[in-house]
Amino acid sequence: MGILEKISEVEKEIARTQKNKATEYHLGLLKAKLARYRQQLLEGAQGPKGGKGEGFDVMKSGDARVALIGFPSVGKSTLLGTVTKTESETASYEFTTLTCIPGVIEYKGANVQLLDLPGIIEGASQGKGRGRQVIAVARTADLVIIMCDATKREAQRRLLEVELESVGIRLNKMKPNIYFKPKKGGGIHFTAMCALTHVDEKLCQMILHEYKIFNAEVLFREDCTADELIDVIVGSRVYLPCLYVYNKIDQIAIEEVDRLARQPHSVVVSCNMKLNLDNLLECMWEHLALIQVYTKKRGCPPDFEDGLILRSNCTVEHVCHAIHRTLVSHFKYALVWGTSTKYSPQRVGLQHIMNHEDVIQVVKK
Ligand SMILES: Nc1nc2c(ncn2[C@@H]2O[C@H](COP(=O)(O)OP(=O)(O)OP(=O)(O)O)[C@@H](O)[C@H]2O)c(=O)[nH]1
Ligand SMILES: [K+]
Ligand SMILES: [Mg+2]
Repeated sequence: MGILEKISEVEKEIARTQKNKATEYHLGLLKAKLARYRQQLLEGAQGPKGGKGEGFDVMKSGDARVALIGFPSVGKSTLLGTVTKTESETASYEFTTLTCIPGVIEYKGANVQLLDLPGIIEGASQGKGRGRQVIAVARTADLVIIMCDATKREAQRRLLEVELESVGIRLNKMKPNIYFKPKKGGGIHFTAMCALTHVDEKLCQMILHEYKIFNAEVLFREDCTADELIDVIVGSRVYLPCLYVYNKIDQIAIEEVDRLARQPHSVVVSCNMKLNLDNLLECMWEHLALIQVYTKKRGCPPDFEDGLILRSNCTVEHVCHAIHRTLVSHFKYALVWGTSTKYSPQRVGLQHIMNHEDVIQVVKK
């Protein structure tokens, strides 16, 4: 039996199985099986035959990478042509774009690489169209934009989410707080720091056995589900922020625009009419969680022209690396002005966490 058949069989069995206390273990086991098969399918796709796909191996550049994912003809290429200097062919027919086209958005001093991609369809994760290549690119992004056509039915959004989820991409989710370490012996050691309502020791053990793991330490630091436990065991999951962009609002009623705009992580735009694109860029910036930090030399004013672009929650150590790779070894202390400190300036060490628009002066040994 082929792997796709196996997957569909397990999926059918899950659908057939009633969800209740008595079937909890059985369902948990089926889910683990499903995740394992999907993993095999993906690994197969990365082999020499499946390949990365011609036209998809675009170099990473700039401070962050954003991938445009959507059904055909939702306006992905139109967006690229509008917010970057790069042109990507646009047309009213489906699958106009066949490769990965990179453009650059300059925003708040950052260079953000925006990737226009072919449209994907249901079944993309199993190799329909160029789905697998598109999804492989999405995995390398710092932010996924799911672009929807506001005039089309809402189900499109959920279908895309399912495709991405089925290949291990987790959108707008935190990594489950479970400590998991396979061991050489000693059996399964299971502990929890809180009350668990989804998983108990027995279910955890059964799921681990499904992965042929018989010795491990598992510590639940929060009330995770069986799916989250499986994510931790499988490991190769990526947790990405996601922004939902509804395009073509020039074609729908204002009440509908208002409703879509109020959904979480959502922005409404019209690429053709250039409506609300500034807001899209601002939301993109927020979801990327980038900050700008200014450096200053002793006795000189800060360099507000050429800030450093960093991730939010970055430390002084990250700043040092961004300035020069050997700076940390000469580091004595730093002076920081801004919202991250109580006093301005304040003397801080390498572990101090920086805020957006802080100014820093590094003092060397
Ligand atoms: N009404 C309206 N049409 C738009 C808007 N943006 C794009 N379009 C139209 O939608 C069609 C598809 O646009 P593309 O940019 O080619 O779409 P795509 O998502 O790149 O399509 P594929 O590459 O085929 O997946 C074109 O005819 C565009 O002119 C918009 O804001 N409003
Ligand atoms: K198109
Ligand atoms: Mg296109």
